[in-house]
Amino acid sequence: AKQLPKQPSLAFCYDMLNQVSRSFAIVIQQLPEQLRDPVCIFYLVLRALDTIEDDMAIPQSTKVPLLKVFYEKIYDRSWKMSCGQGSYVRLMEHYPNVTDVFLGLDMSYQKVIADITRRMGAGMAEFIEKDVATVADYDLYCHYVAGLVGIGLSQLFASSKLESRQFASMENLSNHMGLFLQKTNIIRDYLEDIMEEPAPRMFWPKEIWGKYGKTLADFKEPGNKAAAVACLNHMVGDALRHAEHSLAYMSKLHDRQVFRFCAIPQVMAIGTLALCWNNHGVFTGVVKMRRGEVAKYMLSLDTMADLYQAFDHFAAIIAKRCETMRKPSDPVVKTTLGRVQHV
Ligand SMILES: O=C(O)CO[C@@H](C(=O)O)[C@@H](OCCCCCc1ccc2ccccc2c1)C(=O)NCCCCCc1ccc2ccccc2c1
Ligand SMILES: [Mg+2]
Ligand SMILES: [Mg+2]
Repeated sequence: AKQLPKQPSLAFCYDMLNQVSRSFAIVIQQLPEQLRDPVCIFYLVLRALDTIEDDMAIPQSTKVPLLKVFYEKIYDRSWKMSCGQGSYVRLMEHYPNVTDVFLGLDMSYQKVIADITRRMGAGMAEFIEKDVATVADYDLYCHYVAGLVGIGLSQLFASSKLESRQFASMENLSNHMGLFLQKTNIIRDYLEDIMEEPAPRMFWPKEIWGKYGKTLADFKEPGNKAAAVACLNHMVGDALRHAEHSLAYMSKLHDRQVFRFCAIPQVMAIGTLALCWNNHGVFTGVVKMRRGEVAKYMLSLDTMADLYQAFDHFAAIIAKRCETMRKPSDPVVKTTLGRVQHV
């Protein structure tokens, strides 16, 4: 469609979106007209909140209250902050552009974005002072930073009338959509996160890694290769728990563009998990799907049949590797893969 001249603040928002996140920028810009701006702003508001959470130079005494009150700052046209790294610095220093567009959105969209921002900020604050120890902590942290995004997106879909009003109260399945993506990131980013200066923040739960080593950093040592990979496979098996619920969520969508917006990141995630499975490369470098493979999925993902085919393809890769490992693979993976393959 012909790009109408945008107001400067809206142009800034799309420019920022494309700078800070290639993958989400592509799928957000493919959304139907009435959802594109609200979801773009939803992304930028939460990315600003996450930039505060991630910035280890901000003292906890400042960070905790700010995370909790940020949902009010998003209405304050003068609010901005010097923090973050890379292109996030520009987002934070020119934040009033985001506020300008946010305040121009339909009230129902503003309400969803503010409510999720409040819940996410409170959840992030809760985990500034405590570590992720149990799998329950792990699921709760991922609920706060990603499950709530899925919940908010479902509410935006319902408000736009592009999807049925059942999406306004589909917290459980929406949550699984977010956990699948966030857990994939946490698994893939092991090395990048553990090398973080000055202090790494790790989210792998001790309830899992404690079965394979004394410290999480042990897995970087070449001598601990077998333990590292066994722990990795357990983490991937835990993430795969969410796959069937993501499929159930997406089978309820009706709008083709909304479906693609949801399905593409999910296919990227199961593809990444397949790549990570039994792959010691996770502990020595960055594991990324090949662009050719990504492009193939970006193009041909229109129906549930396409989605089942993509999930089956990657689930079969993992299942086959389970067999070649000829070890009694983690029962979770087998049953989940079995379900995913026969859903
Ligand atoms: O700093 C970084 O670059 C990575 O930060 C990670 C972290 O700090 O843990 C971490 O930050 C999480 C807190 C901020 C969430 C920001 C966000 C992300 C994607 C969106 C997509 C659409 C709309 C709004 C969105 C908001 C991060 O970006 N993890 C990537 C996975 C997050 C997935 C969120 C999500 C959940 C459900 C979805 C359902 C359908 C489509 C997209 C979905 C996207
Ligand atoms: Mg982050
Ligand atoms: Mg974060």
